[in-house]
Amino acid sequence: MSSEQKSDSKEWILDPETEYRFELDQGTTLAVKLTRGHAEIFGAELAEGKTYLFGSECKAAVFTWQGCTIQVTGQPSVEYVSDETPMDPYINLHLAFEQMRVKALRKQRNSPTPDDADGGVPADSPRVLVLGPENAGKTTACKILTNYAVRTGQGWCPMLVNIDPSEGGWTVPGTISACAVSMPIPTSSPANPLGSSATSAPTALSSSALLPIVYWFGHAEVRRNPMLMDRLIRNLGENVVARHDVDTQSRISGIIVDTPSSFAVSSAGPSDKKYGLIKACIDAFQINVIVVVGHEKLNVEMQRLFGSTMSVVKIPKSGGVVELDLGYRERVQRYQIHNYFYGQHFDMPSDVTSATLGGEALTDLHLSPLSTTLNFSDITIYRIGGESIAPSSALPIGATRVVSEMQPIAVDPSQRGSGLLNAVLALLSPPNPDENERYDEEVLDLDVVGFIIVTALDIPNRKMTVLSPSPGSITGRIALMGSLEYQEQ
Ligand SMILES: Nc1ncnc2c1ncn2[C@@H]1O[C@H](COP(=O)(O)OP(=O)(O)OP(=O)(O)O)[C@@H](O)[C@H]1O
Repeated sequence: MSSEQKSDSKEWILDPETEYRFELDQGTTLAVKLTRGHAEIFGAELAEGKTYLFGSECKAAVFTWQGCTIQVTGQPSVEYVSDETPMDPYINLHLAFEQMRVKALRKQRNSPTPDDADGGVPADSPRVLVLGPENAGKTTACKILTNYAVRTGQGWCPMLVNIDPSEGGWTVPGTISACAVSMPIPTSSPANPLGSSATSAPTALSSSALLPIVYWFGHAEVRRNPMLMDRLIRNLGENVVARHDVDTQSRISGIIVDTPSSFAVSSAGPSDKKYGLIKACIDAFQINVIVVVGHEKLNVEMQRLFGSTMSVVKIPKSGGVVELDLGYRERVQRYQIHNYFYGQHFDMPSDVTSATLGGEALTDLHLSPLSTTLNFSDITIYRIGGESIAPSSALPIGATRVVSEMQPIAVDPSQRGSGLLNAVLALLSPPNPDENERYDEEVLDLDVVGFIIVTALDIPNRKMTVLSPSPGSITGRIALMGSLEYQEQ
């Protein structure tokens, strides 16, 4: 490997199985052009001659299997080439999943399986739960496995599931979501870690193919309401399984579930309560493979608990994974909310005249949100559980809570201190039209159709101003608030 300086542009010649890693500071952008060979970013191939732009403090790596030359323009705060990557175990894992898909497809079509090809591979689609501690590279591993699956040319469209509410997934933080992926997910900014789904963007974008199903948890940390998280995981699982019941190709493609690091921390207490949310994921998504990223003890625990019923595999953590501090995580949550409403705006480095963002034209990703004024009576707003609730497990033995963690509580916008100003609200899909089918906690089970932000409250006139991504009536909708806020700076 070598580098050659030319103005603000550098050429990097990468040997086979090495990667160029970079980290960007706030307000800087980087342009990368593949000038020779083949290269990929977290499993998504780069096209030769095309310039890719990165921003919003992106941290990523351009990896090459065969060797390549890239031209890099801009000033990353960190850049280096590493020949120590975990891509071999990652591709082996992908190949094992591919064998499972092929075998499941054969079974589906009643095709005979050659004896020698059996090798003990289950004839079942891979339904994978990825676990690990903070900054282990879980999301990156999920992205690589998903991208390799869709690149095989078999027409796979695995379901990528994001259970980490601190990460926006395809929308905003505070959510959990699932999306069938049929094209490689690009990496350009942490504002859309799993690719941008079109909010109000032109439908011609390839990202418009991403139509996630989303549930609102309302907080960035799971510990704020584990009971609610458990219920949402099961709701999401039901949706995914229901889709798989009618879509064979999607079912055989499998499921890849990204989890927050808190799942890997075993809470003290009776053993049947330990790893409760991991068990919820296993049930909800019918998991048959657990992948532990870089955590020996967790791997042993998972082997002990689940090794008899499913495969538990450990994969190494990449040396390139960046330790993300709290300040960075908070900024990324802001980028994600901003990105949902306004899209991406990056300035190109001075030497670059044209570039794409994850393969899309830059101008296509500018969105124009809409400011609307509503009467307080136009919208019904709830929050789930009390204002600041300790989990039930933290209450004295025998004590019961007055407000349940799962109880929808109506929020009165006319009351001072309602917390609505600057709150991010999730608009829910309509409740059951049949009054007899309604139940108290129905709002917990409704998925999200969009998000708005309360930008102004006029209590004397009982009106509020909200920012929404696109025109469309909000009147009559049910919305949920949580603890996420956004304010223009
Ligand atoms: N090989 C690499 N080179 C450079 N940066 C990388 C590499 N792998 C991962 N990263 C970056 O490191 C950061 C953390 O990775 P990732 O989000 O995958 O970890 P995680 O375990 O999911 O994090 P969390 O603690 O939020 O659960 C991300 O910004 C990612 O883009």
